[in-house]
Amino acid sequence: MNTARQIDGLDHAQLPARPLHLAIGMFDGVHLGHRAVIDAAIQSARRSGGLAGVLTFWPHPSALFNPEKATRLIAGPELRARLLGETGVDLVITQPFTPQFAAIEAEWVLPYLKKKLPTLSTVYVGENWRFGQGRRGDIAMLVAEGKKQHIGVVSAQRINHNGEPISSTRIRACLEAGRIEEANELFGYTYFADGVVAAGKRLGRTIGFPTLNIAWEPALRPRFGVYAVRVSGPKSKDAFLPAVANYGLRPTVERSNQPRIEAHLLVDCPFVEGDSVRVEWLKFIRPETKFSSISGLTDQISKDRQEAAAFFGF
Ligand SMILES: Cc1cc2nc3c(=O)[nH]c(=O)nc-3n(C[C@H](O)[C@H](O)[C@H](O)COP(=O)(O)O)c2cc1C
Ligand SMILES: Nc1ncnc2c1ncn2[C@@H]1O[C@H](COP(=O)(O)OP(=O)(O)OP(=O)(O)O)[C@@H](O)[C@H]1O
Repeated sequence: MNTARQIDGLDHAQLPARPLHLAIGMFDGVHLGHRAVIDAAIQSARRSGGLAGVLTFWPHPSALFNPEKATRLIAGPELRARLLGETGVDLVITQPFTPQFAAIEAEWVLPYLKKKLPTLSTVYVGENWRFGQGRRGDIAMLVAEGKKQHIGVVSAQRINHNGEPISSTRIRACLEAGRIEEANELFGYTYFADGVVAAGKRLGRTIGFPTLNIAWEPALRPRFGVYAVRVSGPKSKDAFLPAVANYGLRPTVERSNQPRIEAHLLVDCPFVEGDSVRVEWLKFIRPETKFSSISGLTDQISKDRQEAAAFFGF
């Protein structure tokens, strides 16, 4: 359950008088490495009767320093705050990453946090965390400043997967390449898209493959293509229904620049237009293609359907 209090910036953080254990970072995608840092804060808070919190930032520093080439993020601020809340922390502070905030010298970061959060007891970061103006601060400086401020510093060892560190950057590359299974392993949960079923061109049913159409355009788009997915929502009583879906622009049938998920369920479909659904991405089947005829598309969709059915063990 997500009962975390969401706090809009350090200026609005009036907290109960309990020691605060605070995990700090961008946490784009809230992956397994991030969870290790956050879990350390939660465990200490639970042991000591304190509060566990996350301090995160918006926008991403790249939007400030390199707006032309800003990092495309896996999750927007609302989704990220929700995912962070679901980790079990008591509060999530989203601090506006303004030029003034970015200009704080590394040595002044902990004193600044202590001023804004007087109950701050311990900070939790990954061993590679950098902070302060020009990212000059490192763990050694954090520990030294922590001693002066009477703030504990816990730096989590970097979590690896197949010998390589887990990072948001690595997951972004997986999603862009369609390596969805690897991305899911790094996330520690199944990548998903939440949306509302919208009307399509109603061609799907005439070619034998009715689809649920869901407009969905995250900043970091997964590779356009066909995937084995599962669809759930209040109408399925949150049961996961197996499906095969295309994510992309449907170049065979239209000229669009709005990517959409088109999911064809392999079982009876309880969803209709207007329903909220969650689409969870399980396996990449093939890239989206422009076919020269509708029959070429239809033949391929039947093969996609078979491949997805085999994936689900039908
Ligand atoms: C499994 C699957 C694979 C698809 N692959 C492609 C594709 O490679 N290229 C393409 O242009 N459209 C592809 N589509 C999208 C179809 O063109 C679209 O679902 C169909 O035209 C029906 O659209 P409608 O829901 O607007 O009626 C695919 C759809 C499904 C369900
Ligand atoms: N694999 C990991 N193991 C342990 N801690 C991690 C790991 N990845 C990130 N962290 C820590 O989690 C916090 C948030 O990090 P950040 O959002 O910069 O993660 P990242 O995944 O490395 O992102 P990016 O790839 O965009 O640089 C930081 O304190 C960071 O040091």
